Amino acid sequence: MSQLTHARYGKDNIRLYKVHRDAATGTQSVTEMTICTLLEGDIETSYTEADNSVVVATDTQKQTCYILAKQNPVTPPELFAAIIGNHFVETYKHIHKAHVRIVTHRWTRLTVDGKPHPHSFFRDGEEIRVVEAVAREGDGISIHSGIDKLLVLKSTGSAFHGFNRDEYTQLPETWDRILSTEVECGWQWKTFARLQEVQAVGSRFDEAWEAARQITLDTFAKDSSPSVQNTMYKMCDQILAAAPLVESASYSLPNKHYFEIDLSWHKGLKNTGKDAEVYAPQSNPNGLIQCTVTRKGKSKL
Ligand SMILES: O=c1[nH]c(=O)c2[nH]c(=O)[nH]c2[nH]1
Repeated sequence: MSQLTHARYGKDNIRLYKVHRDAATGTQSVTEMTICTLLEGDIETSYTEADNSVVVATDTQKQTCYILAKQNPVTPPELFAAIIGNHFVETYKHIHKAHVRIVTHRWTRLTVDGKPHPHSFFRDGEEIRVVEAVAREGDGISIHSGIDKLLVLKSTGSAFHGFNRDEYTQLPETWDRILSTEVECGWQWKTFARLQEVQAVGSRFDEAWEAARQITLDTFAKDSSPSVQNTMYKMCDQILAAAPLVESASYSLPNKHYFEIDLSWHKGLKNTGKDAEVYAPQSNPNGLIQCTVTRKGKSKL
């Protein structure tokens, strides 16, 4: 009558904190993460026949993350995600695929009396680093890295004109507008044949994250943006140039609108065009512009 066509299960929102204490300097470093693990394999009977013998309990998955965090470095998160995923497909014969998503939260070292403090940190914004690893039994490990919730705004240096006009078009062209977005940016690594290949990448995961972040912020600020589309394409292009092991780069950018307010009804107050100073930030609707860019010859739209 019916059949199971898709199944995966695991533990979401595993909260994890790890401290590294440098005995030589007395400096401590901290990492805080939220992990999701999802397993696939020969688990059908647990759904269809209540056969729990094939279930690696979600609590076991959580305990495994804690144990692996104690036994291994948790940074870069790409490597830690690969270690967790690899563990599940190698430990359980009937588990063939493991998805591991790690969100790293920001703890930025405090500067106190002009010096980096040895053990105090603050949250400098809601920006997160997001890593997704998929370990497939006998078929390598794929890794996607990214940045999310990075809120930026520029008060000028953005235009939008020359777009299609017809009887449905009301939007005026503009040569000077506010541009604001919450950056979601990602990059897909080449597939790694085994865990040792991921380990060999070493510091290049962090370097790619730093480069992508810097490219995003620098291009956002410096580009005389003709559109969100063109600016995000320039960002992708630079990420591909900066990270040779990356196969594609992508962005998903909401266009967070700021509307001019006509105040001329009040004593002829001038607040539009070149006189605009007070704006109404819009929470919705927002534009949403997305793209993925690969190296030439590899893929088409
Ligand atoms: O950069 C933009 N791209 C669009 O596609 C678009 N559409 C729109 O209304 N404003 C904008 N801005």
